[in-house]
Amino acid sequence: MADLFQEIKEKLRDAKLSIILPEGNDERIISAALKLQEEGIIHPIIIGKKEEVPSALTVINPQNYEKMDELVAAFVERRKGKVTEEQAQEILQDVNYFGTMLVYMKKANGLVSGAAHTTAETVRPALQIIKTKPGISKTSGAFIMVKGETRYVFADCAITISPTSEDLAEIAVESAKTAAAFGIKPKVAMLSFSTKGSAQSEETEKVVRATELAKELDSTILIEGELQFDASIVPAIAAKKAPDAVLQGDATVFVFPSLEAGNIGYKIAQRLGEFEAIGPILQGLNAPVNDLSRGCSAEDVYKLAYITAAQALI
Ligand SMILES: CC(C)(COP(=O)(O)OP(=O)(O)OC[C@H]1O[C@@H](n2cnc3c(N)ncnc32)[C@H](O)[C@@H]1OP(=O)(O)O)[C@@H](O)C(=O)NCCC(=O)NCCS
Ligand SMILES: CC(=O)OP(=O)(O)O
Repeated sequence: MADLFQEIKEKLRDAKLSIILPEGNDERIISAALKLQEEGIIHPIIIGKKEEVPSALTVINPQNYEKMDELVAAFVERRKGKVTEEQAQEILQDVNYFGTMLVYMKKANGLVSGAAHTTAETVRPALQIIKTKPGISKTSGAFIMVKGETRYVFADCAITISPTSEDLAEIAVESAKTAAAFGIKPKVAMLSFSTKGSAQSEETEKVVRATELAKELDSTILIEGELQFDASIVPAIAAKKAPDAVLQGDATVFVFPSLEAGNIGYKIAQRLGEFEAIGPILQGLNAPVNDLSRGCSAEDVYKLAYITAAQALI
């Protein structure tokens, strides 16, 4: 399998896309931006103070941005009835709101933040300004998990705290699309603590129903549920626990039944299983805005910037 990032770079080479990095005061961000700038495939734009950022980088400072009036007016319009002009002026001094508005106004193609901000601080501006695509009710956060040639998608690891069956069905369909977009054949496992009725409870029924709803949303989707993780990934265990299942230990997309399970699960695979965790990639938004874990490295920032730019081409 070709290297994921080589594939992405080839696609982006002539696209001339720019990505906003609002956390100009974080050294991991600066280090990633310098590497991106040097490669010259995507153009990083830092939000911060010119005098505090290496001169090789493009910097925009909300405190002296010449088109702030235009941004304020567009923000008041987008948040009609929810913010006044005075409030907008103050809110847009926040680097995440400011950067997200630059994406909304098409002054850049995407945004990556979250190295120094919580997920809520990073994604709330996107939920309020960029919003979900028509037909998508909620965004969700997927990780591409990579180890050698192995690639999986895990979701939702970032956004929906207590998903309903409807939410899980949408997460399954969106995660299958994310997998396909990044060269992974989607085979979706709807995870639970039960395999095909081995336990019965409100929680397991929620996943069974979600599996049915996902098939209604997309009749072409290759999906199985409810499954325990071992039955979704180990063929011998699938043969024992779920011999009639359409997936036989070959799942590639894992949909977790709650944010607790998803967020803990991806971090275990990353920290004990030595998988590289790329994301969270926000699914279903009108333009790509992606979060980082505060535990990220400069390399993680660099890679998520490429993933974000690639999403802008989808
Ligand atoms: C994502 C999160 C911050 C949203 O919470 P919130 O801002 O309090 O949400 P609210 O209900 O106040 O909604 C704010 C706006 O976002 C929208 N929104 C909320 N959740 C959304 C979702 N999943 N998808 C799309 N829009 C959403 C609302 O419709 C609302 O829009 P409006 O102001 O235009 O009406 C919250 O769900 C959260 O904290 N999730 C967990 C994040 C986390 O810590 N993850 C672990 C680390 S990755
Ligand atoms: C994705 C995630 O868990 O983010 P953080 O580690 O910043 O909470």
